[in-house]
Amino acid sequence: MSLLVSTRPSLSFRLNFNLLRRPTNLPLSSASLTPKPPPLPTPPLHILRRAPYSSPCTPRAASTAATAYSILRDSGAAAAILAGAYALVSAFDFLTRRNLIEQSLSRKLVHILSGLFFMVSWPIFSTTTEARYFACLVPLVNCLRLVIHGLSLASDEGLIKSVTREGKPEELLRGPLYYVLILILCALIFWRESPVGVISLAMMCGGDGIADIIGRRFGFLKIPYNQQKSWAGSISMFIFGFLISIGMLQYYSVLGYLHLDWVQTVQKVALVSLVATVVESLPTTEILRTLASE
Ligand SMILES: Nc1ccn([C@@H]2O[C@H](COP(=O)(O)OP(=O)(O)OP(=O)(O)O)[C@@H](O)[C@H]2O)c(=O)n1
Ligand SMILES: C/C(=C\CO)CCC[C@H](C)CCC[C@H](C)CCCC(C)C
Repeated sequence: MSLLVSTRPSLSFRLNFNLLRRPTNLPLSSASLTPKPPPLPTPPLHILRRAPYSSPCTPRAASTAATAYSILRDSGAAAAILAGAYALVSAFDFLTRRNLIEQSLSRKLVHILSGLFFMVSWPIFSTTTEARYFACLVPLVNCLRLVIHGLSLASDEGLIKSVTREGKPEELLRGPLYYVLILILCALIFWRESPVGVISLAMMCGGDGIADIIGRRFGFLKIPYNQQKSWAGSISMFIFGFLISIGMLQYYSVLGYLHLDWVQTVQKVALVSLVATVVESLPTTEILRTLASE
């Protein structure tokens, strides 16, 4: 005997009751007297069988629903990350205003954390091709914010205090603006599909940021060709840039976005970290200043 148990109109399961039944071919009294009852028939392997699925949706309706879901998910993710970016800058503004950390440290911590958190947040977005455009809205809104305040069209002391070196609005149009533009480019071009964007951002945010923090504190021994940079800063850039890149690649591999040969990856990331460290240590500002004055 089988019974149809229906939970939802579209899903139904056939429950086979053979297993639960006691043998009925014997009267109760004789069953108790008979030493050995006949063996039960072999139980079927599947007691729960799924009835054929019949969707009430047409393929077109299902695809519209999926698109609507992706748009909703991507807009929600962009809004949440935008709020996170605002909260991060506000938190560092709070810390600098209370003199709990120096302005230069605040700026570098925002530099390290905002890009890395932004990159870590990418898996929240859907798998559609448009997802990266939604993600780019976050640095784009911050880019507009930097331009508006950098040109002094509006004033935001908190933003200026937490991301500039000397507290001048026009500083927003240099380091911070280039930074968000690079975030936009990496998200648009490489997104979650290429290790190039992941490594570039890990070096720019993590490596370069840590070089400053360590170099300012322990950079007594300067690099021969650049008296502004130190061995301590450059060595930390190499080590942390390498470790953060590997960590981020591992994160994207575990989530299934990247499939890497780790021996080759470690070698290549070490080489990229070395090249980035050497480039960062060059006296580019001095060279550009000399060229501009000629
Ligand atoms: N390899 C490095 C890099 C930085 N620093 C220290 O960090 C400071 C800031 O260097 P830099 O990264 O060039 O940052 P900023 O000049 O603040 O400007 P930006 O972050 O916009 O590049 C330097 O003066 C230096 O004390 C260092 O010792 N060694
Ligand atoms: C100080 C900075 C660079 C100079 O070296 C960094 C400026 C950061 C921007 C003002 C804010 C950028 C926010 C990111 C686009 C998103 C961060 C999201 C995350 C979840 C916190």
